[in-house]
Amino acid sequence: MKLRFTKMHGLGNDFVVLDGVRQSVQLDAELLRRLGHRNFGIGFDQLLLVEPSDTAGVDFRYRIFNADGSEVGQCGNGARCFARFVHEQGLTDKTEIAVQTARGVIYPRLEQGGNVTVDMGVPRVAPAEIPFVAAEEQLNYPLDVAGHLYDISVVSMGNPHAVQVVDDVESYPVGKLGPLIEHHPRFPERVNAGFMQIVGRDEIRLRVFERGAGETLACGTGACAAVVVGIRRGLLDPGVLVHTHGGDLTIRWAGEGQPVLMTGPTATVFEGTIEL
Ligand SMILES: N[C@H](CCC[C@H](N)C(=O)O)C(=O)O
Repeated sequence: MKLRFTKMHGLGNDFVVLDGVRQSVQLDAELLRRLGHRNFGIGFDQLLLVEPSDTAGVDFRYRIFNADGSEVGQCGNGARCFARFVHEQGLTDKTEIAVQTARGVIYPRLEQGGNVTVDMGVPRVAPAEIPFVAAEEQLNYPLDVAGHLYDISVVSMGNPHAVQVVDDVESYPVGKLGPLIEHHPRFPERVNAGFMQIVGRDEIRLRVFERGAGETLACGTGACAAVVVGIRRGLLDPGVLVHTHGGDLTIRWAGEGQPVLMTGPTATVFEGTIEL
């Protein structure tokens, strides 16, 4: 079976995007891992599957799979690439699109100059919604990792994030601590581990060790989660420039009960077909 695909990225967080509207796509975890392999496959952090919507008022559905084959509820950089993809492929001529994800409908908007702004929905902080094992909801939690206590906060953007503030994100042992947090027993569905350095009340540096993919050059939902944590802790203002290794995102959040807005670039790298 031949499968057409498009290789894209959002700030270096890279995706294989499949049109599941005009071609029939059957995926399983083993095929996903094979396609995602950097040497034996195409290679990606996540695979995005675009499908028709079966909900009135919603234009598409888009499913998200990590390189380890796990299906997840949300992907911020992927949402921007999804919006560019459906436009470039002629699947829609809308510039504001309603798309169903596993964890709710989000609204990417294509802007002049190539940027995409996405209403990423309202962040959730109740432990049960992350999910995270805790006696009660707190602004931050001491997390015992290999005998050391780390001060984390937890946020779901439709996917789970554990965020901590560090003095110097570049020298921080993200590669060592990331997997220990990702697989920590208090996160029954694992977790994305975010490490943010406060540069100013409107600027942070961020590294994210992603669940199911490892450290990526950028993480859209991770940037949303980090800004929510910083604002809730009184460290950040409602509009924040987020520096990632792959480039910059702008995140805005007006506070409790409000949606998080993410703005950033997208890129289409190449198209191809693969024989399965
Ligand atoms: N690794 C994430 C999914 C991809 C999120 C990230 N690539 C983004 O841009 O938000 C998870 O397992 O929840």
